[in-house]
Amino acid sequence: MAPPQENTTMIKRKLASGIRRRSLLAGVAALGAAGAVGSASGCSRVDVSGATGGGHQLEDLRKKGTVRMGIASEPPYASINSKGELTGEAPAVAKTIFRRLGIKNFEPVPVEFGALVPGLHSFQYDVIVAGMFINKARCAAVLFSDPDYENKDAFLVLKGNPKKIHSYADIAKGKFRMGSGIGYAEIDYAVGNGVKKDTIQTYGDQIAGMEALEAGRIDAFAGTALTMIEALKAGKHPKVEMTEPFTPVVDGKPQRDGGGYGFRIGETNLRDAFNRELQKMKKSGELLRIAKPYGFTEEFMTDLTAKELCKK
Ligand SMILES: CC1=N[C@H](C(=O)O)[C@@H](O)CN1
Repeated sequence: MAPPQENTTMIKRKLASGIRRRSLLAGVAALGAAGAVGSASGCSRVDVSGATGGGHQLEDLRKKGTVRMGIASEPPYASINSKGELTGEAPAVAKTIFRRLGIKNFEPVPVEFGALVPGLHSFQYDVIVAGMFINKARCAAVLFSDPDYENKDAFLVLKGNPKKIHSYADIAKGKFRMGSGIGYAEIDYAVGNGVKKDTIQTYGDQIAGMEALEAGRIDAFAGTALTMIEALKAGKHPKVEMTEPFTPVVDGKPQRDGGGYGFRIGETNLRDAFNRELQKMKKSGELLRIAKPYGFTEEFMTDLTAKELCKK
């Protein structure tokens, strides 16, 4: 009997499995870099074109009806609240968009921040929903949406800021002990300012960072300003305060940081559909309305794009 003619579905399936293989290869490379050194970038040496023919994940997710969201425990971006529910600005925005794309159910998959990229590539979840900054190194392993916010950095320090720390350069100059989260971009900013990487202590989250500060193990804990505001809200670390938010500077260049949603390389259909909805929400002001209850004000809204951030 003659072999059946290839119909459109069969061709689509072939293309899809090719893209899956490429995604997986990208993931393995990402795992190597991020897993080995807990790198802030979490990736390297992968084809960054992203133009691999569209992907099939949007179709698959619509059939399944559920999106699994990779989150790190970091209010106000994404976390699990005391009732065990998924909360935060990033899930609120992502849920709105996915509903409009025809997907109604959501499952959080909490991991450490430094494990977000490897977890995406090992298919533990479908999308990174953690306010992750978009930068050149990460774009080698992750297909980012446009950013939905921009933010400055800040330090948690002991009350009164006894070491007078206001920038990464201050940390380098004073040879102070810095802490940050595992895989945080702030580690690269510190290193870019001359802080020795092996002197930076990494912690699972900002709560652990505050414990380290109060115990005198570090002099400052670096992260986003919004993270620090939220961390202090609980009022459980009375010896800790935050510094004035600042724009990090590396090699004389101010680093404007924008965070977005991370998809697997090759899933351009899904990313583009997500972006289209995000852009509508930016234009209509809906994005700010959704983000406001989580502490994001007008100044956090951004005109940065993933394309430009992927170059930095
Ligand atoms: C929202 C967030 N952004 C930074 C980053 O992307 O590395 C880190 O500060 C971790 N959390």
